[in-house]
Amino acid sequence: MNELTRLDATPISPLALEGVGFSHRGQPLLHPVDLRLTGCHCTLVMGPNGAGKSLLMRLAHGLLAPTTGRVRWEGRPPRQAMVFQRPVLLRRSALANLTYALAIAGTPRRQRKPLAREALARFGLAALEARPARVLSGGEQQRLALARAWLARPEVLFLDEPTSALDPAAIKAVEDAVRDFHRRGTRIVMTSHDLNQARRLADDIVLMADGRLIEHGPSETFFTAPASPEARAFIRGELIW
Ligand SMILES: Nc1ncnc2c1ncn2[C@@H]1O[C@H](COP(=O)(O)OP(=O)(O)OP(=O)(O)O)[C@@H](O)[C@H]1O
Repeated sequence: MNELTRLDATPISPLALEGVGFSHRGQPLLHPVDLRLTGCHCTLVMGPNGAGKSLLMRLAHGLLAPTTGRVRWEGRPPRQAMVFQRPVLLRRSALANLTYALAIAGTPRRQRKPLAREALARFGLAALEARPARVLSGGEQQRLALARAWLARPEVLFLDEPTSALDPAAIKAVEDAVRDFHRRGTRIVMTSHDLNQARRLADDIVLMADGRLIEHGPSETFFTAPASPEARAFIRGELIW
């Protein structure tokens, strides 16, 4: 099987967040958000620390239940995966982390190692297959988490700050991986602080600030004709609240 074989040609269901809000002990952390993500786009969720980006991702992926509103797939719920800033890896080798995930997914035993090795090679980890996953560097762990997600053939991939702790070479490796997912037909939803990364990757941009969705639109419009004062300030590199 060609690893870049596109996923099913069936369109990925749109994801609709309808008045989705989240409160903790009565304090609103995310004010009601309406957002619709469609097609095979790469959406970058941007905004300052504490803006509510991770909350939005967890709610969209179904890891958190909203306090108000609902998260709805308009059609068949797609296969989804999520990659975190600090990946959750098992206390076993890089290879075994992948074969374990394949076992859980019901992949026949004899296919597991070849598939896992193919994924390790794709993400530049072939030489590290026997190394305990937890001693890998931050960038290597991130690539291992991406390899694990790759094997799940997600139609939608959520990435929460996957590059924020990485050096430029490791950031490039993650961005190349994101492009590979995208080329394979996966919708990408990714949080980032980095405007240059958004310019490199995004089809559309969601700007969050202070627990609110400020703006959502095509990347080109966001950068050339931002609609809100917050977006204009954010693009100029000014602090927004
Ligand atoms: N489960 C939770 N319980 C209580 N407070 C939470 C919870 N999750 C997030 N928060 C708070 O909600 C706010 C938004 O957090 P969130 O992690 O979504 O921000 P963010 O935009 O991803 O920030 P960063 O860029 O720093 O990761 C923060 O003030 C955070 O402390």
